[in-house]
Amino acid sequence: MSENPETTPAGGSLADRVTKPDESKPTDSSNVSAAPKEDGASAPAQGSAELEEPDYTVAVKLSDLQADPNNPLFSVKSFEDLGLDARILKGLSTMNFRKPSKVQERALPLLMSNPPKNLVGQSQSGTGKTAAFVLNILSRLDLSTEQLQMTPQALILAPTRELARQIVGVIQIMGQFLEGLVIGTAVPADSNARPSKMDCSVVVGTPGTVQDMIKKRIMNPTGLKVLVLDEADNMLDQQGLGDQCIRAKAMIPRTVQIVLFSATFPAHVYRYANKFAPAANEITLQHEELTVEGIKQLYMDCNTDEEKYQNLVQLYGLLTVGSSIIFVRTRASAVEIEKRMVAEGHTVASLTGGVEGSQRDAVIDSFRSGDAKVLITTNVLARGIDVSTVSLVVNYDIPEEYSSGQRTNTPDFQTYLHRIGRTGRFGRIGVAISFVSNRNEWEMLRKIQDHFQCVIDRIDTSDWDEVEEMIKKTIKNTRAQADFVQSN
Ligand SMILES: Nc1ncnc2c1ncn2[C@@H]1O[C@H](COP(=O)(O)OP(=O)(O)OP(=O)(O)O)[C@@H](O)[C@H]1O
Repeated sequence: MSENPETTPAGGSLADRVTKPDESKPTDSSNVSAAPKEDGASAPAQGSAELEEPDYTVAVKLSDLQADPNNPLFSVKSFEDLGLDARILKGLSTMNFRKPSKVQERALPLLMSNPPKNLVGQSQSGTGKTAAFVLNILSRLDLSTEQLQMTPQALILAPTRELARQIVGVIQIMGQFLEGLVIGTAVPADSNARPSKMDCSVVVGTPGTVQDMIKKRIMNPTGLKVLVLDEADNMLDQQGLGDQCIRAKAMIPRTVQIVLFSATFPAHVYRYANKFAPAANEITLQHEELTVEGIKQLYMDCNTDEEKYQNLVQLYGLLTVGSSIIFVRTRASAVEIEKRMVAEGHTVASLTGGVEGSQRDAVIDSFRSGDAKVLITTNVLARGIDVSTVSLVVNYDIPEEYSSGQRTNTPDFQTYLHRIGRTGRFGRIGVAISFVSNRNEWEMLRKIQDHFQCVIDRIDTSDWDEVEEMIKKTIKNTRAQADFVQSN
């Protein structure tokens, strides 16, 4: 299964505290968006309502998608109709969120009603699940005294440090007008750093670190009202992470509202999710609704492993049209491909669970800012990461299930969906190319196609100019979404 970022020694942990917004300057960017585009939160006025990308002419009208009842971004209501506080609405407006998506419109009334009820929520990748759980939390916070501001009232658990930091970025911007809001990040620290106390209103972290902080009394869980598990199926299904989530839950008040979100909930995890969040309201998707229509799925035949590498190099020009993510099976091959490409004069970066936290932070931050446009990684970044400029995802290796540490030649359907979902976010157009170099990989791709009832077209590599033109056209095509629906 996917790499577990929590395998870094549990000893250290990092508690980045975000100070209270400067009251004289409610939009102070030093607090709200210290680095432009850091950690997922779109910089103000950079929300998805405007989909023009700088280098090419993607101009899908979000309003059209949101007016189509069959689209996951559709809604009849406005954010105002959902009964949100004026200060929260102001935060949404700086993010350029004009209308809720389907999951936001459906989840928010369920989440915000009183007495609070648990929720298990499913919606396609890139359709705004983060805002759904963050808006509920911001609505439930009581920040009326300094003591309340400094005592955790909501806890969000995510499987990786990158996703936890990204969620912090979203809360910072969405909650920037809530006076007294303090956000704490609980992720593994570099080996010699000491964790600082979680004196904050909301904690976002990875389960192992949070559990450790509660145990060491660095975090006080007694005032918690909401617990969110993002990428919940992954969190509950992975041996280490699942145990940590259960232990963390056992340490917090029984009365918390439990909220589980993911784009995927395979049947066996769904049953488990219902135990973790008893008597929950449910928002689910049908099997055939899982794929995102704006993502054009393709595959490329490669005769050998070496040919995979050569094809990747051939694609380099396309990889840098926007930003792109290359997914490989192991940390070692991520590093090796990076080294080789850099030696040949290409600009690429790699991020794996094998390096220390602060180094990982530097790599993802430079990818978000656009300094690094091509990122080679493992499953560690398969889930949740939201970088709107990603127009191309490459499955250098098809994601595969593991059993007792051994490869099984069985595709990991969920991971495939999450990986390709790093592009095509909130109505954008994206391309996902899977490399196939042997019979096993070909079989796995065929199973993926059958499983999701989707079409994965072959790219003919006999003429690279043609390949380039075809992919560029797809990325640039303002109506690729409509074309893709028709081709299915
Ligand atoms: N109502 C909205 N209007 C405009 N943009 C939105 C809205 N809701 C969310 N977005 C944007 O859509 C993008 C995807 O949102 P988000 O990361 O929450 O998706 P997700 O459903 O959690 O995806 P994943 O399953 O991959 O984690 C983000 O850039 C976010 O800012």
